[in-house]
Amino acid sequence: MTEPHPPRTTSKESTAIAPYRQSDAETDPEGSGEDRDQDRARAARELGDALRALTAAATSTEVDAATLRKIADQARDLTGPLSAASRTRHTAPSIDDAKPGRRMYNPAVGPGNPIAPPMRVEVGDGVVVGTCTLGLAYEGPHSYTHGGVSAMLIDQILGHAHAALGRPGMTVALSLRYRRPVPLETPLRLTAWVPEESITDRRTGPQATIATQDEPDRVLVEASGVFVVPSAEQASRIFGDSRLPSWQRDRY
Ligand SMILES: CCCCCCCCCC(=O)SCCNC(=O)CCNC(=O)[C@H](O)C(C)(C)COP(=O)(O)OP(=O)(O)OC[C@H]1O[C@@H](n2cnc3c(N)ncnc32)[C@H](O)[C@@H]1OP(=O)(O)O
Repeated sequence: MTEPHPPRTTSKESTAIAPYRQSDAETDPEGSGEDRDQDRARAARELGDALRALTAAATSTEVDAATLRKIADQARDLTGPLSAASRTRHTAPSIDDAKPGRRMYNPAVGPGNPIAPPMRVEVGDGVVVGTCTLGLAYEGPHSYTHGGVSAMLIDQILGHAHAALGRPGMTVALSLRYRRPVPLETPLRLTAWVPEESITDRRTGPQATIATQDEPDRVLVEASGVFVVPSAEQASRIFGDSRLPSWQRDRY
């Protein structure tokens, strides 16, 4: 793989591959305007933020064992009230239903999911940009990001680049090259795009990079993927008759 460069937004290629604009609801998982679930979505984000702060503290703490055990007891007490009303894997989160594309608990971008940084995604003219800062919870090599975390963020941003062409798809292949370690506690910029020649009827071959926001042209990780829009039959086989959000049922 040669040093990759995303297309400039003024290029012929980027104009050609981006006829679709992601809606506010897809770039802002909480949505906006009238929304009966808005308050619950806000509350889910507040809980996600609080748990992220707790996770950051728990993975950087050097307090003594007695304090760790005391906090563990308190954390266990929190689980009961949350489990009073739960969904299973066959049911989409109710707050995902209200707006197309809202994924409150996605592990990469979902603000309600404490394991998500969460990465903020913006769809531009042929280029998708993700931004986030990773704390010590994501550490692989000392002071740097775990390679699997980079792969997760890359998979997500590639998926957005694919979906920006019109229909969400699934990853069938993912290839990464880790050129330089990705620093923790440093604002990151992920960039993804879909080369026009990689687009067929239901498949694309998006590419992506990770860099720091301060040095966006110095590539740390480069990646390419193959994304496929499952046929209606495949979607039914994979997802069954589960209560998928309507945007997902309609668009696959
Ligand atoms: C706004 C929303 C943004 C959402 C972003 C979300 C990002 C996250 C995405 C994910 O993580 S998805 C989860 C991980 N992926 C999976 O679990 C998918 C598992 N795979 C499947 O279930 C099936 O492969 C699938 C239903 C998707 C497709 O089955 P098929 O039997 O139709 O396809 P197949 O796997 O044989 O290949 C489809 C196309 O890809 C091609 N292909 C497959 N592997 C390839 C490869 N390694 N390199 C190049 N091309 C490849 C293959 O030749 C073929 O090309 P054509 O359509 O042109 O004939």
